[in-house]
Amino acid sequence: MPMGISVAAGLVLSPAGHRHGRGHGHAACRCSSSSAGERQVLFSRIAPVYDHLNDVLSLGQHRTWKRICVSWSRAKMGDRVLDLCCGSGDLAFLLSQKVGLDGEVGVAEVMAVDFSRQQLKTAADRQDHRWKLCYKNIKWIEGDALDLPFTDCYFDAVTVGYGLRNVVDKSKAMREIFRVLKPGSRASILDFNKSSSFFTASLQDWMIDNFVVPLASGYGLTEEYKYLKSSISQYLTGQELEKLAKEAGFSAAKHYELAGGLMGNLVATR
Ligand SMILES: C/C(=C\Cc1cc(O)c2ccccc2c1O)CCC[C@H](C)CCC[C@H](C)CCCC(C)C
Ligand SMILES: C[S@@+](CC[C@H](N)C(=O)[O-])C[C@H]1O[C@@H](n2cnc3c(N)ncnc32)[C@H](O)[C@@H]1O
Repeated sequence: MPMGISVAAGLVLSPAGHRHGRGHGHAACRCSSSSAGERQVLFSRIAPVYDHLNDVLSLGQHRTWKRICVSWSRAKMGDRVLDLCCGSGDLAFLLSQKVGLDGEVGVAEVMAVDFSRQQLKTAADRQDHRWKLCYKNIKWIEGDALDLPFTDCYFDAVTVGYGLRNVVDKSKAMREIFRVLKPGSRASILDFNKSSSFFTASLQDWMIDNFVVPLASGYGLTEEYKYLKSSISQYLTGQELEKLAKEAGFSAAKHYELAGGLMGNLVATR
């Protein structure tokens, strides 16, 4: 059972509406965004244009990468699943179709957790405008990846899309994912690949400098998108992610490169 959460206007909020750091909603991050509070502000600021920019920047390819991530989680009909750092909900909507509607088989529930209320608001609005019945099985939960409001061994699968890189304490987040997964179940974690290839890393940097940041600047989000480059350089390589997962207790962990090495997906089995 999820612990200590209450429902408010379609969103499930954490007990104290918990927020990181000092203040929020103003003072956009003007640095490489080191604290959790600054990152929370950043993701709330980009929420209104996040989906649109993802489509434009990736030429729609992010949808394919997300489908792969969900497929590799092995979520199936009747499962209870978690989409961590759900943002505006792309992976949660895909998971929802995999697990079906409550009552068909098993529990069939998607818990979608994020610490940005603005991102969750976008996700809930998108849910309202979608017609598939299964989307009713998604619960949007305001919560922290470092302190998940669920009991041990609660989920049949966990997905994380472009989330782990943005979490301040990646080891703790991985241990939380391990804790809430049932034995034998999988976490599928999609993100930018921190490539060991000089060519791929340079191409990634070039794209961010010459394509991503200039486009985001048109929306007044220069610093927010500059953060992408520093967050990738501070992230973990595929090998390091496999090690992190094993240290968290996972019995198997394998990282796969996608999109010619620009993206990566870690599959970890508890
Ligand atoms: C999915 C994308 C971005 C997600 C994203 C993640 C973050 O952590 C952020 C943090 C702060 C601000 C924004 C974000 C954020 O948007 C879009 C990724 C686009 C890539 C930069 C470029 C993709 C390259 C190609 C067009 C794809 C070509 C594929 C081909 C197979 C080579
Ligand atoms: C780049 S977005 C990814 C959103 C979505 N998963 C997708 O693939 O489009 C990263 C998300 O992680 C969330 N996030 C970052 N750190 C978090 C944390 N410690 N706890 C919960 N959410 C977090 C942000 O609020 C943001 O919505």
